[in-house]
Amino acid sequence: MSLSKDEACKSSSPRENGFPDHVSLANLEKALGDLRVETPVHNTDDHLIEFSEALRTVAKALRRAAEGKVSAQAEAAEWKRKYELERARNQQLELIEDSCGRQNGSVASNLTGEISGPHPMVDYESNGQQERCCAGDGICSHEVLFDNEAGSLSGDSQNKMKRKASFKLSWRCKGEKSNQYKHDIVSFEKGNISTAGRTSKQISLKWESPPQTVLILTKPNSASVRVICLEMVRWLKEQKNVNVYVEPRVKSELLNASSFFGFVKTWQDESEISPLHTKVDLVVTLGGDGTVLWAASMFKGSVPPIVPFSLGSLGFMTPFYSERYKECLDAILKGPISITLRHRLQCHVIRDSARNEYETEGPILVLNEVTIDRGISSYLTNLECYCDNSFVTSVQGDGLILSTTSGSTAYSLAAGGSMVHPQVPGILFTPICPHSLSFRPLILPEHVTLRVQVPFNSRSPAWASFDGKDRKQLAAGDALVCSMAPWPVPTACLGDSTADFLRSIQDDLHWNLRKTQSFDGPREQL
Ligand SMILES: NC(=O)c1ccc[n+]([C@@H]2O[C@H](COP(=O)([O-])OP(=O)(O)OC[C@H]3O[C@@H](n4cnc5c(N)ncnc54)[C@H](O)[C@@H]3O)[C@@H](O)[C@H]2O)c1
Ligand SMILES: Nc1ncnc2c1ncn2[C@@H]1O[C@H](COP(=O)(O)OP(=O)(O)OP(=O)(O)O)[C@@H](O)[C@H]1O
Repeated sequence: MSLSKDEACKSSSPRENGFPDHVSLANLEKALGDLRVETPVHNTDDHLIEFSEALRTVAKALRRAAEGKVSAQAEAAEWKRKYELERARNQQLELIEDSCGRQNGSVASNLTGEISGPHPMVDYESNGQQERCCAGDGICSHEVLFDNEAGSLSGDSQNKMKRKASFKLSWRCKGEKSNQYKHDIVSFEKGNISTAGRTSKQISLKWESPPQTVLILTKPNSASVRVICLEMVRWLKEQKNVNVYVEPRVKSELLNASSFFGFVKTWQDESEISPLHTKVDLVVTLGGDGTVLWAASMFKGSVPPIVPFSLGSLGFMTPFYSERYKECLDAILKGPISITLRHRLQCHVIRDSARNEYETEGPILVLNEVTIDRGISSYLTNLECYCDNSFVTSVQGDGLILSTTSGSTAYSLAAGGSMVHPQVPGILFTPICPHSLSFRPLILPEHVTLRVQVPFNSRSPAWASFDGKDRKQLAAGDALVCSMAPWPVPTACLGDSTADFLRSIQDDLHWNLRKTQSFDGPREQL
């Protein structure tokens, strides 16, 4: 393995290379010339380091030649080959940097292949063995973040000598399959950690081919929703020529109104719902937040982008005005769309009687929260909570809410949890009426797995409900296991994720609404 430039730099003195005192730098330069090795003597630090590495190699060549092991020319030629390869790699990295732009001080690159193989600054090998972080089932991505520090390429070689060690950080997360892991590895040049290239920004969706199929989901039993739905389906067919899917109930309503709606597609039974995500490009919801939750619950895996029109009473997650559906859908079908990626939780109920943890009940995905409460029982619930394998606490009260950040403005808020921007990844741990003076709500990182267990000595069973629906009894010994789902719900924004969130907390929840203090009255004397 060739030396890193740092190592070469540290041991650049000829004396350290084992040369006798009378061998000067000039002698060595001459030796390089004699060997017809192009001396990379330039003005920058990097070239000084390359030069010192050249000297080291020549020193080694001369020593080996003197010992009769190999010809100095052969050794020098080998060095020259390595040097050319390294220079080609550096040039390629510079090209990648140029194409990505260095505005943020960060560059992402995939370093693969012969020339574009491991950059000499990045130690891909440890103890001579290629790192195999993800084994056969894993996915690895590697990014190199370059430091844009002023003066880093100045001619001050002293700075270079003192340069910090480079290192890499690795993020391990679950992949799509249960046994799969994904490793994001980021190498930080010069060991300066920066999140500049990794902080999540406003997400924008740009169609690569025009969307052709729209699924419209509507709140039942609403005359105004029925009217808008009818108009929208007609407009989508006549003006946009897109295929339209609706629920069987809505298809009957449309056909009752006119035979024109014969083209509208639907499904006959539940089994036809699961492959819907492969056919539908866009989902439109006409209703309130409950309709958005309903739409999300129809997709157990990946979810197409959802455009939520407000036809409900509160509409925290429904920023689009139904009266202006034509211009909204026109813009959305063209793209690009600003979206909020709303994280979901996946929950497993594990029965005490089950032999294998995930054997009995499939995962239930929630967009807001899973609630474990006392149900109709009048006894205090007692729930034992674990985070990964650590005991967290015992909840003694009415119950516990495990919420997404989207759900932070729903039930969790009513139970005293904080409001969190939906784009923040995390799990809220909010007790419901805890019988304790010191039980504050928590927000845990996205990657944890939580386990809520009904203890064997519990006086009564607990009940789990998912986005306020599908109540399931948890008997003594049963547990609920919850972690972040790999399939988020992309919802279209009217402005952007933050503007929509702030508008909703102000207009819908009347957050921090207070009369403004008047100018009248006592004032500070300046
Ligand atoms: N005490 C409470 O505040 C309480 C009690 C039970 C359920 N809920 C919430 O109701 C949700 C189910 O909603 P639904 O519409 O099917 O039932 P619902 O018709 O009973 O509506 C509950 C209310 O919560 C609002 N809401 C739902 N999700 C929201 C969110 N993410 N942010 C802000 N407000 C939101 C709805 O607009 C509605 O006004 C549950 O997931 C739960 O969060 C709240
Ligand atoms: N397509 C649907 N099929 C069955 N039930 C639905 C459907 N859409 C919504 N619901 C249910 O109808 C209820 C009311 O819907 P929604 O919450 O959208 O209206 P809302 O209560 O008037 O509005 P908001 O939630 O904004 O106050 C919810 O419980 C929701 O689960």
